[in-house]
Amino acid sequence: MLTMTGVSKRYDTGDLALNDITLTVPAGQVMALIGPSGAGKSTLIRCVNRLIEPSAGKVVLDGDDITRVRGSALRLSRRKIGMIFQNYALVERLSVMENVLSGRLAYVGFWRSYLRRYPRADIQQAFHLLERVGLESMFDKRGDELSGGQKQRVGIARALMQNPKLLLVDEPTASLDPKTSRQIMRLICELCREQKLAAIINIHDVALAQQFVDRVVGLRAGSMVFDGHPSELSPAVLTSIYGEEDWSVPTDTDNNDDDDSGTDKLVDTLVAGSHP
Ligand SMILES: Nc1ncnc2c1ncn2[C@@H]1O[C@H](COP(=O)(O)OP(=O)(O)OP(=O)(O)O)[C@@H](O)[C@H]1O
Repeated sequence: MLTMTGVSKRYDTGDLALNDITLTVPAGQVMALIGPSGAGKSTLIRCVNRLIEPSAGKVVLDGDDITRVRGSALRLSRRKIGMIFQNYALVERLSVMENVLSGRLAYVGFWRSYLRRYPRADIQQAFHLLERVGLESMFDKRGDELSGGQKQRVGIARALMQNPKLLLVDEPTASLDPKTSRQIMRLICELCREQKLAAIINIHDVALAQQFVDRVVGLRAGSMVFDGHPSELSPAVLTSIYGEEDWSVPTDTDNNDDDDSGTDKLVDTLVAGSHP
């Protein structure tokens, strides 16, 4: 479980990027973080793992006060946080298997990892995860031989190799087509529920978030202006987060998923505020 209490961030430039954020994400809950560009979403995610130092407040994960630890204690706390990135952050010249195993780096140490001497149990876990994300037949392909969706599946498996308590997910679908985006969101959410992981997903695609997550937090100018179930995302709420807009006008987003729905349905869902 993750708890943020009174977290604020003021950059050296004087910008107040986060203003007194208090929230708890229980184990197994997938929370989407939405808000306009510059609202503070990336800053919030990076304050959780201290890639950015909060100016005030406290972040506690699984009993560890992350805001107080440093050095090796901070590294131990960070092992509990898996990250999934928009640009996948794979080592392209390494194989799928090696990329997944690199999720154990914080456990096995640099040299063992460099020499690719992973314990047998780690290799078994990596195979199991590759099977779970649907890439078992690609274990020996190079990172640069994969499609965007396949790369993101490797990124997910690598994050899970850490045996994390929390996943921080930064725009996981921003570079993917609509169908692959849905598959990736579905996979992340299913895995979080299966493994009882808390997750924060920074995402711009509100309709996509609404379809898969348990909870949505809306940021505007660094402050939390919404915290609720996806079904509560009414046009009025969207306006409070993003500002004035005619939310009934469909976007031109292409949607070619084969299992159900299309853009119209997503827009209808948003406008009606219902959760499928
Ligand atoms: N390193 C920095 N130094 C100074 N100000 C920063 C820095 N990084 C971000 N900011 C400011 O903090 C605010 C929040 O930025 P942040 O990147 O967290 O927003 P965001 O919601 O993630 O935006 P986007 O959706 O465009 O990625 C913005 O006003 C931004 O200009």
